[in-house]
Amino acid sequence: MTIESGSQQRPVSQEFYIKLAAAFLVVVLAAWSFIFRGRKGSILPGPFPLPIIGNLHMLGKLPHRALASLSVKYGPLMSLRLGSTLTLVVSSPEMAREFLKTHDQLFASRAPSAAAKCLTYNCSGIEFAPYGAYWRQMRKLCVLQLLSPKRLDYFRFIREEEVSAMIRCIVNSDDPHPLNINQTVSSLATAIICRMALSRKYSDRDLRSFSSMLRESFMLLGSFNIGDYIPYLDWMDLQGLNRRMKKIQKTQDYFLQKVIDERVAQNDPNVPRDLVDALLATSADTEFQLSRDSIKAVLFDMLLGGSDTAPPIIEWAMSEVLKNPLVLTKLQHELEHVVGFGRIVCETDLPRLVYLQAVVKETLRLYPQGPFLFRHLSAEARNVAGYEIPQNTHVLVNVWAIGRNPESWKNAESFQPERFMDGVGSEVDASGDQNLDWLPFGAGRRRCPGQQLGTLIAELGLAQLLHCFNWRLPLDDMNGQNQELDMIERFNGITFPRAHELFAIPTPRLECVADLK
Ligand code: HEM
Repeated sequence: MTIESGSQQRPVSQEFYIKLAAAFLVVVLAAWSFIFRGRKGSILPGPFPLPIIGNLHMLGKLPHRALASLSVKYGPLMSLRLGSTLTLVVSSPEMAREFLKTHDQLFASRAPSAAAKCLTYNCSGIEFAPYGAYWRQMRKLCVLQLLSPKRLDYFRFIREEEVSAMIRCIVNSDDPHPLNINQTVSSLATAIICRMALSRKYSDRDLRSFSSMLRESFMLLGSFNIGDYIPYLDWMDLQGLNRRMKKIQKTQDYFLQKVIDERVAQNDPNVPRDLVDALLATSADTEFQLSRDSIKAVLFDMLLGGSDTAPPIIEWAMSEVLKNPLVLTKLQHELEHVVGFGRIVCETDLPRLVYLQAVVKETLRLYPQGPFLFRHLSAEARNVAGYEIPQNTHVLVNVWAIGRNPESWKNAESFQPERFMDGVGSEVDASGDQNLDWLPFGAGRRRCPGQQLGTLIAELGLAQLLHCFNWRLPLDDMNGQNQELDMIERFNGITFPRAHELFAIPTPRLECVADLK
């Protein structure tokens, strides 16, 4: 092609078109940046967003790590555009305090996602319910029926029975291969929460398929779904997540409907009341009527919270213990001292197993389940930490980054349970109320109500595994020496599993373990 210039004709080179396209792109990007950063009044630091996708491309396969690296450059409060959504990323305890304590009520709602709407019956459970009277009532009911110290004490026999059943299963196994720790402990928490919430004992096969259904739900609820951020692309379901949600929702609904139908049909006044009865009673309450879908949503939230949270903690803790022989020796000495060799560990031993408690806390610092708190949402515009935060801004608290913050933790990357022990070397109050350096259960109004239950399951499970057995890695066998065990994680939405499952070989350590047969 040519253009006229007086009487001369000059060819227009390809280079000209490339430059023109580049100039056009720069103008579009500048306008985009001006419109979004300027008009929303945000002067928050953050990476430059691309048109349409914003910063979605920067999340990578491990978003907690990608965002932690970006926050080193942009600071502990960073703004991102995820599609058309303004998202703040919080990466320091000071900033976490602003959102979870100082302005807790303002940010106490949840950012609704397609997965939350689909799997929790339009957000009518607890985890994804908007902040308000309904959420408060449901949370209170679950705490009263299931999670209060009194109810936890009442259900102690269930936890002890189920952990002993797990030990029995290991003892009785005639499989010559190393034990898959994840598989062994994954049904444990599901069995416990099913017995506590539904008064039902399921078969191992049912529990395994149930655990994997809940794991899939966790993944879907925590994933960054392009359709949530770029709504006009939702119909394309680019990641295939919507299809997976619908499939899992059908299975979940079938299961929960059956639980409710059986309970309604049972109607036996002599059977002790549980959470299902309490929810059904509330549904008849004239003041606060609950639909069947809401009952299913609340039950689902309890099963979800109680299932795949403690097992990964046990698996990570076992990995660290097997990597650190000194930690293993200290743990086993403590168990010998407090419990001895004549019996297995009971829950009432746990308060005296202070080193074991420190191991679980340190595991949660380095490997929090999950790496981000569930997305919080601003109810109205407000100035926070000197920045104007618009209404409906999403807030993502990077618990993983906070747990590894070198300003809060000495040798932040290394596993040192001693930092949680009282006295010399103690670095932190792990209650999470005063000190937001340690946030695996969140803080403020939306803080996890199942902390005590989750911790009890993780501590009891770990204590029994280490008290009843000696462990070695299969790699030790192959090479005659201790090989480096990898500690790589996989991003799985809300939970935080190992990328490669842990395999280890147990040898019975207590004589009374043989009696468990
Ligand atoms: C050690 C295991 C557990 C860990 C690490 C854990 C962690 C968390 C985290 C990080 C949150 C979000 C807090 C926030 O967004 O600010 C949460 C919320 C929640 N957890 Fe847990 N959790 C555990 C065990 C449990 C158990 C056993 C249950 C119940 C059976 C449970 C039920 C819930 C519920 C209902 C919420 C939503 C609270 C709300 O939105 O008001 N969790 N949990």
